[in-house]
Amino acid sequence: MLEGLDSFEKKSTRNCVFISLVFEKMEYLVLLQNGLVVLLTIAFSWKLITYMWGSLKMEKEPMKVLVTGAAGQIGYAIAPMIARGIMLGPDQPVILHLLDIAPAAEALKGVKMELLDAAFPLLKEVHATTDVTEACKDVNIAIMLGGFPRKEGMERKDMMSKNVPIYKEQASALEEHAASDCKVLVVANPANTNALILKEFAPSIPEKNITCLTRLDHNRALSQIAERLKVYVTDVKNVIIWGNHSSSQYPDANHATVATTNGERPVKELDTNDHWLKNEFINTVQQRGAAIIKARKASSALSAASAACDHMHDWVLGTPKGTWVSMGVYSDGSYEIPKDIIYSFPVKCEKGKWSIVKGLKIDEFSRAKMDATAKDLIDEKEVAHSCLN
Ligand SMILES: NC(=O)C1=CN([C@@H]2O[C@H](COP(=O)(O)OP(=O)(O)OC[C@H]3O[C@@H](n4cnc5c(N)ncnc54)[C@H](O)[C@@H]3O)[C@@H](O)[C@H]2O)C=CC1
Ligand SMILES: O=C([O-])CC(=O)C(=O)O
Repeated sequence: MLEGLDSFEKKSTRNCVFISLVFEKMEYLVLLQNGLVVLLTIAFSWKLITYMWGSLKMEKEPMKVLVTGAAGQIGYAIAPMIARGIMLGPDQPVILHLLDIAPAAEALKGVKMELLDAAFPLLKEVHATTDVTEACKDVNIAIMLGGFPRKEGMERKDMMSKNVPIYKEQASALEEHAASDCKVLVVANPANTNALILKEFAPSIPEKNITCLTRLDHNRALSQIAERLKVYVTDVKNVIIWGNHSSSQYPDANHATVATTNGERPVKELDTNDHWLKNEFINTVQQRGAAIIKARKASSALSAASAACDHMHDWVLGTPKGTWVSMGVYSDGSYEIPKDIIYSFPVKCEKGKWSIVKGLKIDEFSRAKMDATAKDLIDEKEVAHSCLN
């Protein structure tokens, strides 16, 4: 190829070839360098994205949950539910404060040991104590189970003389030591009246933060309708438990609906047997607690624990759109129910707050039943006050 060229030309040509080879290599180098820059940028962006995602998913602060009567049967059922996130959600760490009385201290220790042995990822600490002050310290949620359960043949108000004084004492401990926005759920019977006593003796806890459990009755009503109409319980919604968690409660299916392939249909339209809704349905729900005591020789525990989780879950995290639930709350006079009693109403919850569902049509049959259960609560209030004198 270089034939015919003189030595100078040959040298220059060789140099040119050499230089062009160098340039060619340099182009490769630049390409390589650009490639490296792109790779580094991708790696850096990936790191940034995963870091930001990680900080978004950062663990929430644990919530402190008090369970009184924690060595009892509902306590034993509810503690693992709370520790598994069933009450406050699957991303909410919890610290459990378990309270019981001195004679139950050993059993309480056993509950704590089992909770630790279960290695629940959300359970950050367990404090088991018989000291009410220590138990109430900074708690955000209080589930009040402590007290005596009813036995066969008793009405729930028969436990008044034993349980009401406990609620007076524990009200003061909560008032002094709980977090200022602590949400309280009273389960121990008579639940509405114990909650009212707690409210009276803890005046600095906002009245909206003191509630009682009627969700068990609500769930029982949903399940009775589901059984009757042969549908899934998740298809039924918007039953109402009015009033007292006692045999005077009024389970009301007038506004309840069932999800069908043709949309939501009123229960009353699907079950045209008005007699069942006005008699057997109401009686079964009113007497379900007694029926369970008769069968088990002990009062409901797993369903009560589950309902307490449902109550607190919906209160903290909200009710689904278009759905209401029943909660025992301080009456504001809605539906002409007297004020100053804890009465079960239909409520919706949003952003940690409940509000009574307003404007539902009340027929004569319902009116009489709603008033009767309000009267039962007014009578209970009087007896409760006499227990404290
Ligand atoms: N509202 C509702 O829907 C329901 C309410 N209940 C009521 O819940 C309550 C608890 O029921 P169970 O767990 O079955 O009873 P349980 O007798 O098994 O447990 C109650 C626990 O409370 C403890 N206790 C007693 N006095 C206490 C105090 N001053 N402070 C702390 N703890 C104390 C007892 O030592 C016992 O461990 C009962 O009053 C029962 O009638 C039960 C089912 C449903
Ligand atoms: O009936 C009882 O005493 C326990 C209770 O409150 C229930 O199961 O509804």
